Amino acid sequence: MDDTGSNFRKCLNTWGKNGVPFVFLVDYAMERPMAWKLDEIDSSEVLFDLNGFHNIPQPVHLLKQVDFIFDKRPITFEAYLPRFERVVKNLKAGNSFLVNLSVPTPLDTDLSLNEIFLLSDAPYRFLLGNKFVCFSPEIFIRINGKRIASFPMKGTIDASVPDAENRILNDPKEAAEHATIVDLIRNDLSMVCRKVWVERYRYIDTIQVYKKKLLQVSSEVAGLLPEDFDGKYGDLLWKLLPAGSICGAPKPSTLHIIREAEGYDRGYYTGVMGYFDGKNFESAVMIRFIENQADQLVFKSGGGITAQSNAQSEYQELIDKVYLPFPHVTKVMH
Ligand SMILES: C=C(O[C@H]1C=CC=C(C(=O)O)[C@@H]1O)C(=O)O
Repeated sequence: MDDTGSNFRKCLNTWGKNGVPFVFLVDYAMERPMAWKLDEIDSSEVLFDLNGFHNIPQPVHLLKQVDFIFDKRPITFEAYLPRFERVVKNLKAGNSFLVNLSVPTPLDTDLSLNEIFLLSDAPYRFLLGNKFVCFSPEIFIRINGKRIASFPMKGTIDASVPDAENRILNDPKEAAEHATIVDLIRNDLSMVCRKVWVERYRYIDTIQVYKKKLLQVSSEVAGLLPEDFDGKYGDLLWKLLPAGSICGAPKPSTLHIIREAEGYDRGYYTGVMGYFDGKNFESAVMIRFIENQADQLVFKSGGGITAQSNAQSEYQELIDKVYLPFPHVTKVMH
């Protein structure tokens, strides 16, 4: 199935109610959602490993030591600045209090999307033909029984910065930005739940990237679905998307600011990917994303901006996020 929002919702609602396992993708603009029944997926077109739920046909033996090219060609700071300033102007005018601004970065690499998928070490991975590969660290929604939880990620720091963990946890600006996202997710979950609480607040994940590590700060917000939920995963997604951590707050005006400031199509980047195994539902935010645009690979990345943000460090953050999660690869040519 590859169809409009209403067909997508109907399919997911029906499959969810009847316990039919499926895999799905929703793009950022929610215009090109896709869903497949698990037993109908063609692994020559779609490969996924979503927290261990996967369709990788057989153990793949890849070289542990690979030489490869991975050159980033990021936007210049001078070209980034007007976009950043446009966002800050809106923040100062009170049109938003947190905006996630992203940019595309062309890549020169001799790796194929398929090789990147197979070599990546990330909890959530997806390969759609020769169109895109995503290796995401961010859970969006997990549902077990009536319990639903979301795990917004906000806060990124290079682990080599002295005292990085304390620095990010004690930074008042970072703390305020994280609180905003947690509030937004609490509000979003309240639209679909009868009870909502914060289970874990500002825990740290370490992401191993070639030659360095990134620390990412997340929280777990949980709730209870109503008794009559009845597996309506399509309706649930349509109420919760786009994910708060990749747009900002409040959502409607912030989406408008993003469209104006970014001036490019995010496509499936910052959408969600996920599965239902007949019992449990799990999804991830499609960040750490490489797209094939007419044989030019483009890495899309971004970060949350508030009125206090510093342009230079936001610029650096989105470049730091352009990486391949290949901890076992020992040599890279730049
Ligand atoms: C849109 C992105 O940033 C979001 C996701 C993870 C961490 C974020 C941050 O630290 O600001 C952003 O919320 C991205 O990483 O491409």
